[in-house]
Amino acid sequence: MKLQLNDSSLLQTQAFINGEWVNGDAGETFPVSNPATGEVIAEVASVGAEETARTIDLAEAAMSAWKKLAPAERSGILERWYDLIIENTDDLAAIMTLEQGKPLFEAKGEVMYGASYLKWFAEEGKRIYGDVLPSPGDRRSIVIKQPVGVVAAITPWNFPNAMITRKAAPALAAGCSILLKPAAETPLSALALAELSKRAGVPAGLFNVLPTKSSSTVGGEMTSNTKVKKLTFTGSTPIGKLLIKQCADTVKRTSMELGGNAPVIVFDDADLDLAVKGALASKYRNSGQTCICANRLLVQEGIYDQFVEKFAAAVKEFKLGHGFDEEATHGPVVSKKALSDIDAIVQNAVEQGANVVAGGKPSELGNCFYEPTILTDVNDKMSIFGEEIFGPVAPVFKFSTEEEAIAMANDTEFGLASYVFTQNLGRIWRVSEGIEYGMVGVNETAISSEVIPFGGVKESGQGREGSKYGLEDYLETKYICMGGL
Ligand SMILES: NC(=O)C1=CN([C@@H]2O[C@H](COP(=O)(O)OP(=O)(O)OC[C@H]3O[C@@H](n4cnc5c(N)ncnc54)[C@H](OP(=O)(O)O)[C@@H]3O)[C@@H](O)[C@H]2O)C=CC1
Ligand SMILES: O=C(O)CCCC(=O)O
Repeated sequence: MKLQLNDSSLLQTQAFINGEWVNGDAGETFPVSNPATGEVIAEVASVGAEETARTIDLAEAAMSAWKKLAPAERSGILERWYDLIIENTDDLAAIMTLEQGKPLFEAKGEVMYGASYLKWFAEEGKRIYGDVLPSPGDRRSIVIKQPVGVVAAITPWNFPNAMITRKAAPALAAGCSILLKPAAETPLSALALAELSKRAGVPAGLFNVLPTKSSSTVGGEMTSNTKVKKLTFTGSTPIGKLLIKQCADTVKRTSMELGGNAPVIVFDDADLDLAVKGALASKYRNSGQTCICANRLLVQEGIYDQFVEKFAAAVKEFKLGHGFDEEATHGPVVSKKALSDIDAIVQNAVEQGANVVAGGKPSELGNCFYEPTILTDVNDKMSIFGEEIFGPVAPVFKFSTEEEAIAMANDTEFGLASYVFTQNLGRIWRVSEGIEYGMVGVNETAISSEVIPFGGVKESGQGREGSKYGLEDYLETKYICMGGL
């Protein structure tokens, strides 16, 4: 299909280095395709290690003036970038839907969500405070905060816009420069953001986008180059672990936002309609492809049958379709590989005894569409209990007691988001404190915003993004001792 943009210059296909659009040294490209149709939308320039190293040098040079600017000046530039993103929401959303597949309404929501990080950190960047510590009379002990240095970022395809601004905004607000490797599936949204950064007046070299068909090559340079002081990553746990190991040799700071296995715990005393609504929104957001999507629905035995009935009735109302189809409530998954991984998880569960209440197979729409699926007769011995599904598949497990629910929720190496539905105040506290997760939604699953500290514990990662805590991840703490006063 032909993409109609109000501003066609937002569709960029070259790398963005030091404020300029350039090809990779070898002149190589890689294709980006539309998961709804399989059609190739664009050929994008691919960079390698040499270009990455040069970008790091340029980013380091650019930072020296940027970090000395008045915070209000940095803030003004980030505000302009925010304004331009909002003005161009329709085009940015169309580009996202084309390369990622999510329905246009969801893509617009993500563009606004992504922009909110720029606005937030434009403000927070003005509030980077230090301390004066109690000291003997002849000395002063002072703590100052400084930008951590050149930041490298690697981002996934599921949020092609917001995962970038969530990293770039605090880095720039703190006075750092940043180079970003977007996922090969969704580089166009990243490049459109780069075009707007240039128009907003972000100085050359401070925000760079390095698309590549060889993520290990660019990632290898990012993690081994001594001028890079921090790596921030959102993606799978195995790649996160690999990158942490690669960063160890140069002792880089890291922020890792990795996989999840979110439980939605629904107690007998829950508001059933609220629980069904929350579980649906969380499970099928972005066709199940977020790290905080409900991955395991844990429902207490007294309410289980009613829950499944209402949940299934609602899922049967979904309309799968092309993201540009205004009636589509849910789009495709991102790739044929994702589709076959999801189907393998479902078929494996069925072989182990799961019952398919809805869906259970690729959709007749073809390409990367998978039917919204519900599985019952599942238990904690099955492999689906421990896997991150990353697709529109809801296994509904049964539990008896509060203790059992907490134990089931914690029986995973992951610890990102979790959700609890109950009307009992004591239980809200006991469960929220008893489950090992970085985020707990109580009677609510729409928990994300720029204001909150997003992040996980255990193998779901380290560090927090967004909120006042998110800025700390881009700052070093320096102690200055003044003696002989
Ligand atoms: N926490 C989250 O939000 C996400 C979790 N996932 C989980 O991971 C599964 C697989 O998805 P996938 O896209 O393969 O996730 P990956 O972790 O492989 O990809 C995430 C990012 O890491 C990059 N990457 C991959 N390998 C390397 C490497 N060796 N060095 C440097 N960068 C690298 C990717 O680049 P490129 O794509 O160009 O190879 C992409 O930009 C999903 O099914 C889901 O379970 C996936 C995405 C996001
Ligand atoms: O899946 C992710 O990695 C991003 C989480 C989306 C959100 O911020 O809610």
